[in-house]
Amino acid sequence: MTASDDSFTESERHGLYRAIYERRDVRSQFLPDPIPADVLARLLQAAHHAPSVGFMQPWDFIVIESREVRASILTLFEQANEKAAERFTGERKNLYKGLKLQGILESPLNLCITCDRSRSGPHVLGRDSIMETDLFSTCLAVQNLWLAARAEGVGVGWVSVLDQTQLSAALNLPEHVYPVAYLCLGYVSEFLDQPELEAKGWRSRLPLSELVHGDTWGGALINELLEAALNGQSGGKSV
Ligand SMILES: Cc1cc2c(cc1C)N(C[C@H](O)[C@H](O)[C@H](O)COP(=O)(O)O)c1[nH]c(=O)[nH]c(=O)c1N2
Repeated sequence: MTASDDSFTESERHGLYRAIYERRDVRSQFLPDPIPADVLARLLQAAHHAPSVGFMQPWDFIVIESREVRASILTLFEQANEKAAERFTGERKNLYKGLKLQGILESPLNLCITCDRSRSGPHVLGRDSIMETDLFSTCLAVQNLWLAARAEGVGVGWVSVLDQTQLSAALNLPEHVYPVAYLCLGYVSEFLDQPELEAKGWRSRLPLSELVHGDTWGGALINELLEAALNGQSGGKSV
């Protein structure tokens, strides 16, 4: 391996992987303490430095502090969640109903990250073939913020059990702006060491070795060293 002057140090590398592996979706552990403005500004800067198709930067950030607005979003969640529960039956339905899937009022701050699909005009470099790349770009902004938040000790929870049209109306979004991520943010009592859905028995992490294909879909891996390395990692947490 060649090292350039701007290589990460061992501890910087460790810090980055730590943020990746210890990031959690938070719903139940929020503390009411406000997030200081400088911390929030750093999180928004991290999001704003995400890659984007054609450097489109299609995101906007709606900082929602008003309890009234948050309460109206919680009502939308409750309506959508009731419908969602109906899609399951028996034990699974009971398990679903026992899950906590939002922290809209417990968290001190909500943030909606949107995608302005018309930003920089109709022809965006790199987007003509795959129109959804502006939405993908916005998801990368979400992930940047999520990882930076973990490093700041701030928990983030993504709430998508929401009717998109009603959410857009509640936030007064223009027609061409899509609400990609509705997030709850706040300091936490703890970061769980596994996804809450896994801890509650909803679903487990899949073995990575089953998800890596060789050459084409379903193809066996020819690179035996890679296969051995993948099989040797428990839980994927080797840094
Ligand atoms: C696009 C999208 C949408 C949602 C989520 C995530 C993403 C990426 N997640 C969080 C999700 O359940 C969580 O990421 C996984 O369970 C894995 O857990 P960790 O994020 O690793 O803690 C999520 N969680 C929740 O409680 N309510 C929700 O509506 C959603 N919606």
